[in-house]
Amino acid sequence: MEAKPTVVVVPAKLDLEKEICTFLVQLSKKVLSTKERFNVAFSGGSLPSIVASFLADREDVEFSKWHVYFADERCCPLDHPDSNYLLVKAELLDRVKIPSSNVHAINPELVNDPEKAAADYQSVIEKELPLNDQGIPVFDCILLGIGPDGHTCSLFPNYPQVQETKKFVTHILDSPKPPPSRITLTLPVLNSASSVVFVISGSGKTETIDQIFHKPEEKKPASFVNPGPGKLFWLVDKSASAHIDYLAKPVSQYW
Ligand SMILES: O=C(O)[C@H](O)[C@@H](O)[C@H](O)[C@H](O)COP(=O)(O)O
Repeated sequence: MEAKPTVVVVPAKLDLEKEICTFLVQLSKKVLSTKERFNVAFSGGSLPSIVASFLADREDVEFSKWHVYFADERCCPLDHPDSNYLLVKAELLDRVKIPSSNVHAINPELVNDPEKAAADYQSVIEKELPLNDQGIPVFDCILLGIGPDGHTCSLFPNYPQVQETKKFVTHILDSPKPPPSRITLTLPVLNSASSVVFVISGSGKTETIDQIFHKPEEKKPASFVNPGPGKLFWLVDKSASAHIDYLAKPVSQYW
């Protein structure tokens, strides 16, 4: 991978939950010391539960100024068990005071037309987020997981969505991970964020991490996420870290 990420390895999943909490508490304070809002995007899978575990109990976070977005979303009603919104709601939104108007979910009326749903979500992020000098929306933080095949968001290996250079949000109709219809942020947006954090737990991710860091020929989508120096973080627990342990430095050096 081109990026020089900050790699933090912690002993166990519990420590990962504590570290991502500390990271977000600090980052949100820093952002809110100069701006009116903290714009953060969540992906699905195991991430929301890891992120919310300690964060939801923190009383020193200005959640009223958080704006929550979805790095990818399954095209289904918002109360469907597949919905990433529902997952983030259950893990975090139901437990902290983020105004509902600050939660930017997919338009539930468009879930049967993923292309339109993606275009609509693009217009949401273009309206809500600051744009950089290339007109690309800039998130303060994007929280990502990886799949065993090296996908991140809903950018799957060898799928055309990985090549997208113009759209900020695109759709997929044949995702290899069910459900098949989804929308996803694209690499231009991931790579324009002020910070991107991969939060990874478990031995099932060890080989995938090796491919992402050391085998560019594998072209794993997560290996193309590179927002630039100082902006990419990998928080990994010991069981997932075999191939990047050597990159890790003590946590206290970062936050
Ligand atoms: O909606 C989704 O399917 C996710 O956003 C997806 O990209 C997820 O983050 C990874 O597949 C990792 O999932 P796990 O953390 O559950 O392995």
